[in-house]
Amino acid sequence: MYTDDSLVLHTDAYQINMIYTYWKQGIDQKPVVFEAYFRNMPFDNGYVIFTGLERMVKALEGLHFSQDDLDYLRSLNLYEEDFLTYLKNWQLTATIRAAYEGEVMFNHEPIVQVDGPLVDAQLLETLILNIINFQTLISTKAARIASVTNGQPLLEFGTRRAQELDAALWGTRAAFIGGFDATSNVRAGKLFHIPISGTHAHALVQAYQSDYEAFKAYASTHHDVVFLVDTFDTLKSGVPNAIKVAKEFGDKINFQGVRIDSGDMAYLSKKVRAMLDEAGFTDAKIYASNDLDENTILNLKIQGAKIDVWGIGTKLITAYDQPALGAVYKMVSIDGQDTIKLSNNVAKISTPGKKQIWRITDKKDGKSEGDYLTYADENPNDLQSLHMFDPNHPVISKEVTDFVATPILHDIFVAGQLVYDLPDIFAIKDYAKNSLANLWDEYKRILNPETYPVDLSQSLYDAKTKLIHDIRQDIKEMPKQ
Ligand SMILES: Nc1ncnc2c1ncn2[C@@H]1O[C@H](COP(=O)(O)OP(=O)(O)OP(=O)(O)O)[C@@H](O)[C@H]1O
Ligand SMILES: O=P(O)(O)OC[C@H]1O[C@H](OP(=O)(O)OP(=O)(O)O)[C@H](O)[C@@H]1O
Ligand SMILES: O=C(O)c1cccnc1
Repeated sequence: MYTDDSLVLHTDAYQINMIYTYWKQGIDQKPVVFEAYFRNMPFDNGYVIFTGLERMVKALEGLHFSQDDLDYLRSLNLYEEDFLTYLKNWQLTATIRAAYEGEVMFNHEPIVQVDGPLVDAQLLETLILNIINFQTLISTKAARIASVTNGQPLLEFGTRRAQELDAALWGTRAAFIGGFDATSNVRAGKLFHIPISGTHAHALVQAYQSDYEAFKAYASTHHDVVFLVDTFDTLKSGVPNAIKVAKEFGDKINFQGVRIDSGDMAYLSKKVRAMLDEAGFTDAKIYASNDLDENTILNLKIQGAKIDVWGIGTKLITAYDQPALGAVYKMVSIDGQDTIKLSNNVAKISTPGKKQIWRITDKKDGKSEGDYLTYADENPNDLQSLHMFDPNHPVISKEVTDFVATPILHDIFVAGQLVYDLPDIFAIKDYAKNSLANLWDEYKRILNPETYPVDLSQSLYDAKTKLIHDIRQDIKEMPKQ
């Protein structure tokens, strides 16, 4: 019952219901463009690290309605048989563009663009959003954490606390891309080639009812050992016994250090550091874990904690302080005409038209000046000088010269065919690192970052303004009922 290799029904019922209407009314093949974007920066961060592309590609490649899917839909007694035959023959024919995985992105920018028949675009909404909303959130949280550790190793420990299997697996992949160095999840190591790493749990010490016996047993079966020292008493038993065993076994175990998992970690780590140094283990590392995140880590650093390696689970893998990215997927064009979703809330008004995002980079220092959204057929590189203005406050503007404009959206599927070679995870991680490096530090601080400019081209701005005006005018002129 639970073996299900078809993802096409991983969607909301309303998508199938709308497709049924489109098909009955003969508009299912109308050309449309939908774009996925989010409105608010998660964690009040200054950027996100986009992840989810690989999973999206794997999910969309060969997507089809299986016999089981069709049998299930038939059992609902909602759709006529011809519609089920239509679904059976459905194949992806849309062109799908997306940012590369690991790209630094901002609110109101299309991350994924589906350009094709209405049926395809409608069918994919839920699946695409489900994937990118979660993964992007976790890679962004990971990047925030990595931004406060100054290159110290970061271990992902969250599988036991994650929102189930998929979240643990794809979450740890996202964390690795966002800046983590290793994971405790062995399956993620196997599937994604993420380095795996780990210490041991309190159970090992409890199994022997003694720090000394447990560490000895572990040392006699392992190399590169890290002892967990807080099972009974960190300073009086855990650390002294770790030192004792490390001395007894010497080079045989390549003693790496100790892990602290409770108590006042600033106080304890300083004491533990002194004890290890005193015993001659100046290279031994102190690992810390216990509900850590970027805020506790920063605070521990302010207190002078002597922690070298950070193990982080719950608050990373569940995106504890912001459980959803909130990306939406809106129709921006139909039959070649721009379309818009209006709202009384300005932030909720979509930007019409099939777009491209251009990252405007200063030729002199290679840093990003801002992003510039244009119609897909505009190219700012044709211009000598770019007038960049805040679309909410057009008087706030600057002229940019000596720039390079780099397109951010790339063809992934063209007419339903995959045209993109998925890079390996290390290349994606490097891409994220480089993408972040091109961003000024002001956008990267974890508290109150500057808002990165995401501007509209003049033609996009004019078209949006006109469309809003025209629709409001039409509504005003509608006869009263
Ligand atoms: N010096 C410190 N400054 C700020 N926060 C700290 C410091 N030391 C530990 N913490 C954090 O405070 C929280 C303490 O949580 P909690 O009271 O549940 O832990 P504990 O009682 O030490 O251990 P546990 O309940 O896991 O046995 C954790 O999030 C931990 O990371
Ligand atoms: O604290 P997190 O960031 O989620 O990191 C993962 C936690 O998982 C383990 O705890 P365990 O399940 O053994 O429970 P514990 O909290 O009692 O140590 C480990 O000791 C960490 O504390
Ligand atoms: O290896 C560890 O130390 C570890 C792994 C998962 C969760 N907590 C700790």
